[in-house]
Amino acid sequence: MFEDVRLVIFCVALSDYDQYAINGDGALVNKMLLSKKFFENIVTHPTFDQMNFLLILNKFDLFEEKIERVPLTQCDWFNNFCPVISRQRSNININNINSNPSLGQLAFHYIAVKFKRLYSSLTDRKLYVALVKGMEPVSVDEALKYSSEILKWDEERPTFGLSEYSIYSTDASSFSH
Ligand SMILES: Nc1nc2c(ncn2[C@@H]2O[C@H](COP(=O)(O)OP(=O)(O)OP(=O)(O)O)[C@@H](O)[C@H]2O)c(=O)[nH]1
Repeated sequence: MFEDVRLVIFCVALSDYDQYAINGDGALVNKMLLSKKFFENIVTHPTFDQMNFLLILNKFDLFEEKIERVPLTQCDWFNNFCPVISRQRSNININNINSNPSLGQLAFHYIAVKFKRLYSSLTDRKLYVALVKGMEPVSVDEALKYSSEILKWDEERPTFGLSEYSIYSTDASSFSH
């Protein structure tokens, strides 16, 4: 815990949805559910009150490969994931999320919205989300660039008269890819 922190970067491995770990009570728990619980604790902690949060959804490369074999519904939190898939699917480029998304991209979007809704229900604020492949430096750099942008927007915010501008709204549409 430091003074002068204006942004918390919270990192979750997407590929954890079918993994298990032992919790504090010695029980076997899904790792994504453990991350969710930890996320809830951190975002509601008084230290981070009114702070910006950037959620990094990491290990997208492993996730995209895994989701072709293991259904996302393995994790109870994602039990209503029911994507509509185009026949001409593409796994080539993580930037084409709106044109012809792969199953992994659709699932990433679904998970991001799950976290965004959870966050806004707990804080009444907007969660920023970035998609990352930790083994690709460019992907990590882009997420860090996004975090700088968030801080810049925050500095400029008072200039614009706040809520009239959709960029600052609490909807589920702010992603960095
Ligand atoms: N393929 C892949 N590997 C990654 C990625 N990010 C981190 N790793 C690797 O994952 C391993 C575990 O690293 P971390 O996730 O940082 O460590 P951890 O939280 O202790 O480990 P996990 O419980 O496995 O997540 C290391 O070998 C990293 O190099 C990623 O986006 N893709």
